[in-house]
Amino acid sequence: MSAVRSGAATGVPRLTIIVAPSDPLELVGDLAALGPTGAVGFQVRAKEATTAELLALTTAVLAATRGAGAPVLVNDRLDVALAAGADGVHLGADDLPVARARAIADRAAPPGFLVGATCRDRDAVVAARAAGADYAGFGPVAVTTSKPGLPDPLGVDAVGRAAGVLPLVAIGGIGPDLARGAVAAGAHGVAVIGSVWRQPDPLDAAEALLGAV
Ligand SMILES: Cc1ncc(COP(=O)(O)OP(=O)(O)O)c(N)n1
Ligand SMILES: Cc1ncsc1CCOP(=O)(O)O
Ligand SMILES: [Mg+2]
Repeated sequence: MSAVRSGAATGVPRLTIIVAPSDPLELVGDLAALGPTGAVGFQVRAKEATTAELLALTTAVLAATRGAGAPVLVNDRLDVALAAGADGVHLGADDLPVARARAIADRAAPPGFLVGATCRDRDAVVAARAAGADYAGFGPVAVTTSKPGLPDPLGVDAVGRAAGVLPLVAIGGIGPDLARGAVAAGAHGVAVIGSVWRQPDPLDAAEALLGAV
């Protein structure tokens, strides 16, 4: 049986599965139904897509997951998140500043709309909270091949040092063992690409991750 707790208390899922245009969308509905309601969420991330393509992919992921109540966030693009009726946006250093996004979302999105911010140390998490973020995407915790150009891995100890300010979503090279370690160090949850989509059975892989968070 999974040890997973619901993500409902904060609205931030314990397991965020990042979805790209090349991923098998037919699995998304089954992935959304794993665990308690809100435990699994999705982030639509399509770095090469046009705005129209990102909107279409987000709409498709929302349609596939709505029945399960899984939060769906959009990477980088608040405008697309709002246009699609998504549940939130994830912002990094090259994206809209968190405070601007929060202000827009507070006017234009329903209550509970999530704003996440990429952070690499505790000070950044403190700043993200002050700017109105709901959670911090914290990483890369370990080596990853899924995104080029990242700084050296921060390690699980850095998760512990940054914990207790905002819910931390550990990212970067996270598999079940590291997910367990990150949560033990104080993370709220994890976000993954390869440990779901590059596994022979993504559903089994996601179940193993859920059991670890
Ligand atoms: C949960 C989570 N944390 C961090 C990131 C990275 O966001 P960013 O730094 O903006 O990089 P890109 O994903 O846009 O390449 C994330 N996407 N999700
Ligand atoms: C988008 C992003 N930002 C930091 S690590 C990462 C990629 C995470 O992918 P994986 O789970 O395969 O390491
Ligand atoms: Mg970004």
